[in-house]
Amino acid sequence: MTPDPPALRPRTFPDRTSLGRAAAADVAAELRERLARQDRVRMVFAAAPSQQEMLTALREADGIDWTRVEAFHMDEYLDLPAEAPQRFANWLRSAIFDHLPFAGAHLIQPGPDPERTAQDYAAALAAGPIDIVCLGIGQNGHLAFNDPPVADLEDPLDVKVVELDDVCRRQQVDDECFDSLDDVPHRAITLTIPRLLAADRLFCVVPGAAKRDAVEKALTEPVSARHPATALRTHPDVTLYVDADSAPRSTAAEADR
Ligand SMILES: O=C(O)[C@H](O)[C@@H](O)[C@H](O)[C@H](O)COP(=O)(O)O
Repeated sequence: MTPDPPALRPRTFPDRTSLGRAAAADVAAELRERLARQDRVRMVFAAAPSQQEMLTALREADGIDWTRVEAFHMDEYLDLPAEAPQRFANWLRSAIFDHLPFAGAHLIQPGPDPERTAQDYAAALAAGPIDIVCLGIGQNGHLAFNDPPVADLEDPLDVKVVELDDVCRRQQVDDECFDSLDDVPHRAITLTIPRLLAADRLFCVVPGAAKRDAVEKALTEPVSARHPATALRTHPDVTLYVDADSAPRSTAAEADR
């Protein structure tokens, strides 16, 4: 008897550019298909360097009526000035939101009461189903800002305020988003894992050698908050895009193209 294929099977590409292009082609195809049968598509974007090539290619995709696409993002720092380029809303505006005529780009704009901001964003998300999530995986295995080991795979909340762990904060320095660890905020607002996994379809884009260990664990460790990305294996429709650098050694030989 043939064993069941793994629930989360990586598609492997030679480099991050070909990975980004392939992921964007798949996201674009999904958007076209949904827009042919739905009035609106609602999607969530990650704001992260790992997503850059995919977003750049998606901006060029043909035949998508962006005026019927509503965009959300999955997390935002607290305690940064509104104009800080590191704010995810600002990063996404320059990477994609300002380039396309979205029906609406719903930005997380933290006010004086972050709990209230989280509740308001949860309400905006809940106005309809989420069709598509484009996300990455952190070096520490996080999804959005759900860091191990406190991430709650059965979180009753949709959006919440979290403390960021030091591995997560260090990743932001390694990614050259901040000059030093002291500059990285300690708090953020994030969509929870159940909220992310409530989407119909997830595209998980994870290039780079720094992610090889996180990808390997996502595929092989028991599903638990110790490595939140393992939760992707509980969803029926996630595609994981890796490159030669992030591919687990066991799968690198199965390159897609
Ligand atoms: O992007 C976000 O909105 C999330 O906070 C985060 O989950 C991110 O997708 C990963 O940490 C990958 O990030 P890098 O691209 O920086 O490696």
